[in-house]
Amino acid sequence: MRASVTLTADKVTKFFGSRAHRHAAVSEVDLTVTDVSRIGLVGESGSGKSTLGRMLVGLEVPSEGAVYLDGQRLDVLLRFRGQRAEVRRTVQYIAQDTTSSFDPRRTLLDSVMQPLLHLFGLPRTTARARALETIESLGLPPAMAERYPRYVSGGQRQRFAIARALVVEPKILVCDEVVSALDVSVQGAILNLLKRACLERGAGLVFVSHGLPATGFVCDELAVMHRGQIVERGGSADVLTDPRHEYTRGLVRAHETRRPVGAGTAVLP
Ligand SMILES: Nc1ncnc2c1ncn2[C@@H]1O[C@H](COP(=O)(O)OP(=O)(O)OP(=O)(O)O)[C@@H](O)[C@H]1O
Repeated sequence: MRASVTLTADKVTKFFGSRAHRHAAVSEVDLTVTDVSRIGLVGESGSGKSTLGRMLVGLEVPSEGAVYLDGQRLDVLLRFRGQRAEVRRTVQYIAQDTTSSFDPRRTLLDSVMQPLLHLFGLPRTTARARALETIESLGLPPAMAERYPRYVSGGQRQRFAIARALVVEPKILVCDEVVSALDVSVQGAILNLLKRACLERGAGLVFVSHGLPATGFVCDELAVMHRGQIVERGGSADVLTDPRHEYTRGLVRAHETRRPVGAGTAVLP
């Protein structure tokens, strides 16, 4: 299938800390994502996955290198209001922490409507109808959408966060640890939902996660990060069953030890 949108990280490096004591969270990483790719960024805590994910959506600006959306520099596009809206219509981001990402004074429905009002300028009635349609398509009862975020469970709130991202019909969705804080029983349902939603709506996916088997289930391709660099990249099945890099072998082994063979599919359908 031909890709219509391309998001490219070109030798991106991100330093944190003072000039004298800076360290590279991400170091010279190249990555291309399209609306037909589903890429998982995996690696242990601190390997730079979130920083790379945040650079892909412009929430962090690379210290060196740049991110390009269809050949145009993302940081430049984001400086201008009209182009910023176009970027947000094309690339959406879902964070792990849904508690802080929802405005506690708005109902969930109101929050899901916001991108339609601000990015598309739709009238409230149209935005409301479209938001409800998306909410229902994700298996959430419309009545629940009238609640405030604190009155639903973490798993339900995460579904509303997915609805808020999908309602704009983005071409690429970047998800950062979207299931890590949820019960294992809820994780499988959310992963299924995400995978199906991206396939049905023709959206590409960047899925940042610690969970190796879960990421392999959602994504066709895995990029393994270690100390700020991608040390291995390949088809999910290949990376999981025949890892090439020593670090990836260790990661796969660690998962096997944590979940005995056969129990590792607890979160999968
Ligand atoms: N805003 C920041 N200021 C300073 N250091 C940061 C900042 N954000 C990330 N770091 C550091 O950069 C490195 C990479 O962090 P990052 O969150 O990208 O890793 P990660 O692989 O996503 O980890 P986790 O899975 O725990 O979220 C870590 O050493 C982290 O402490």
